[in-house]
Amino acid sequence: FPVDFPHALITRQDIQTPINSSLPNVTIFATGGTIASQGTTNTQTTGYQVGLGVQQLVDAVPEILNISNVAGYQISNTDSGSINETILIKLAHAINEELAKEEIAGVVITHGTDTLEETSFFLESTVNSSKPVICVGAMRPATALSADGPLNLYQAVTLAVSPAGRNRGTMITLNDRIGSAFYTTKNNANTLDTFFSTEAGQLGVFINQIPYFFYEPSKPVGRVVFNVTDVEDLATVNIIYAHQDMDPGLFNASIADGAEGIVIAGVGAGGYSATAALAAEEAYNATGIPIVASHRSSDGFVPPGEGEFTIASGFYNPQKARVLLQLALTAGYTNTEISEMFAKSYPTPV
Ligand SMILES: NC(=O)C[C@H](N)C(=O)O
Repeated sequence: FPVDFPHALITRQDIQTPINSSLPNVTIFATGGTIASQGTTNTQTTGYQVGLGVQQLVDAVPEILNISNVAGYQISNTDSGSINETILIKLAHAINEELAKEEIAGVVITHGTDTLEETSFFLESTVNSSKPVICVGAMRPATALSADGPLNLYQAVTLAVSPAGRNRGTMITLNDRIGSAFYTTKNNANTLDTFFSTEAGQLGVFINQIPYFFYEPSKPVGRVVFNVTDVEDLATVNIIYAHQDMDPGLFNASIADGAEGIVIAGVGAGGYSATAALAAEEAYNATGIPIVASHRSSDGFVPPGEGEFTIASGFYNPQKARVLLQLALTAGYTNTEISEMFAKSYPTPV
């Protein structure tokens, strides 16, 4: 699929000539994923193909035009496993530009669910606006019986134009739930009920398509926003997954392959074997690249260790820690600054 699909404005609902000037304007950035996929039968829910464009997504939910004037950009059309830094940077630039326009109420990003949490966390960390940034996907292709994409998209647009969605950072909406991009993660590879945050909880829910928030607007403790206006590529950071008998050679192999930082998806609270620890320490002493210890369990906290050469990820899971480390390295942070940045998200242990 073309990664550099040219920006294509939906002509039918061009925000330059809104059909209903009393409605708020929303811009949809489409990137692909199951929400934009088709199977060959209405019972097929695996092995389908991505390919529907932003116009087709909106055409499937004409009710959206009762609540907003819509413009759309096709940023990519791919499974989210293939979303890369080129697409992320393009998205962040385009969204920042769009939200700076007074007439835009908010934006929606349609995306595959597999890496939705990474893109939404990237946007949480690079979009500087009080307006709603809503990431949405689907677990069933558009052709399936009980496809979830259309209502998910309707809810996403509802939230993007809602004053209640302001000052809450980037959010993920799927399956009637509203979650913060900071903590929400995909918990099940297949089921509709997959996006939530176990410890931090949900921000709100949709009831009869109206967004209800449990709390007043707030931002996650330790949230850092980077200015990526002049950024064209990101630092390379790899994740190494810890397990019994893990190969200690992975650290050197990763660095030889160009890693400028490493995140360990550690066992328990950032642990790994004694042999792997030795290899990691040798690699760190030889190169000085930051090594962040996170957890392979779906939720939890990695505390800083006394005299550790690794940086504790705190509450960030490996894939979010990787995005944050990429942004910090790209911004030229030192290891001390990186350590302080991660430490902002958790209380100092006593
Ligand atoms: N449900 C989905 O969207 C999964 C799909 N493979 C993706 O692009 O992430």
